[in-house]
Amino acid sequence: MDYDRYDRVRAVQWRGDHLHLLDQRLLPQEERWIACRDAAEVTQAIRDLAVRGAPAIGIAAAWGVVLAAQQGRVLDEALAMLRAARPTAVNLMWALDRMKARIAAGADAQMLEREAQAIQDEDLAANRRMGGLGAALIAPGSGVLTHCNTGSLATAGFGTALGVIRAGVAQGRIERVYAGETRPWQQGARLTMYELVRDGIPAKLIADSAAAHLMKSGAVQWVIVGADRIAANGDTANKIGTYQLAIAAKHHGVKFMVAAPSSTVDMATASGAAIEIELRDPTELLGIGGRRVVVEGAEAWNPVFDVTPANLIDAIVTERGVIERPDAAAMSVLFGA
Ligand SMILES: CSC[C@@H](O)[C@@H](O)C(=O)COP(=O)(O)O
Repeated sequence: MDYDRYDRVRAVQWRGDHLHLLDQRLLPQEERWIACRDAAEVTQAIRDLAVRGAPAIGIAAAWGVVLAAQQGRVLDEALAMLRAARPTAVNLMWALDRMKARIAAGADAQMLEREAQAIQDEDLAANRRMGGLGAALIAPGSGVLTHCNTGSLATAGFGTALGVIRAGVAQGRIERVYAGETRPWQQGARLTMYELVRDGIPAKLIADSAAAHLMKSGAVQWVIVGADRIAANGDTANKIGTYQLAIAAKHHGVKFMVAAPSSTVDMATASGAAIEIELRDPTELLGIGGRRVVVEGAEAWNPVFDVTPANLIDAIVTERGVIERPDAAAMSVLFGA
């Protein structure tokens, strides 16, 4: 497959002495790049969603450790600061644990640079492999609905769920693509539509609240999403709204696919009940695009992830293979010790 036709955005770029990030808060109106010159700036970029998406924040954090090493900082402090940037996506902890193991083995800044590059390169390869594996599950003529942004912007490139969609479109299996807007940060509206339009893949944006109505119409056969953490029993944390999509999909006989690299699988967490769900500032919900729309004095509750139970998932697609009807036993076949 000609992946390069679909794979042009590289939002996380290492420049030897700083990390170059495409600021995802401003897309698509503005393509502005920011330079992170130390681990604290990388931490802030992750916390403020300048870089976002589970694999991308893990990759960015690894480069944050490289910056700390180049500057002779106390690496334990840098690791702890980066680790605390966001709680739900386990790729962050996974990448930092990988860097920590290299530090423990005596790696210098140059060796850490090679490790961060390996983390980034492996993510791109995993996404390309998942794209093919996931697309193979989709019957020709299908329509799909995705949520949030899981594309090149959220990863080293190509994407997880969006990678499956790219591969499925390229293979002529997917005929209709719908993207939910993903309130409150609008990752679907701002970022997924940006990637799809750049790729020339015809797609329609829907309001998050239109999903069940769309499913009832018969236009979609699969919901395809990414993940921020997959527990040992297959329960999956992903962007808020994913759980209600899975419930609606089950009701309408629409299949539900999770696409994620093995760096998103957390076998140390038994089930979704133990996954910490990030709560963000309620003001994110009280406005649109930074402009207040809700009356002053109103309150809001703003959890930004939810957990979809494994029994609502038809397939978890990873670069190691596909797990159909996931449960603890099926997960341990690919991810057991
Ligand atoms: C390949 S990205 C998978 C997930 O990280 C994605 O679906 C998601 O929930 C991102 O949330 P975000 O808050 O934008 O970092």
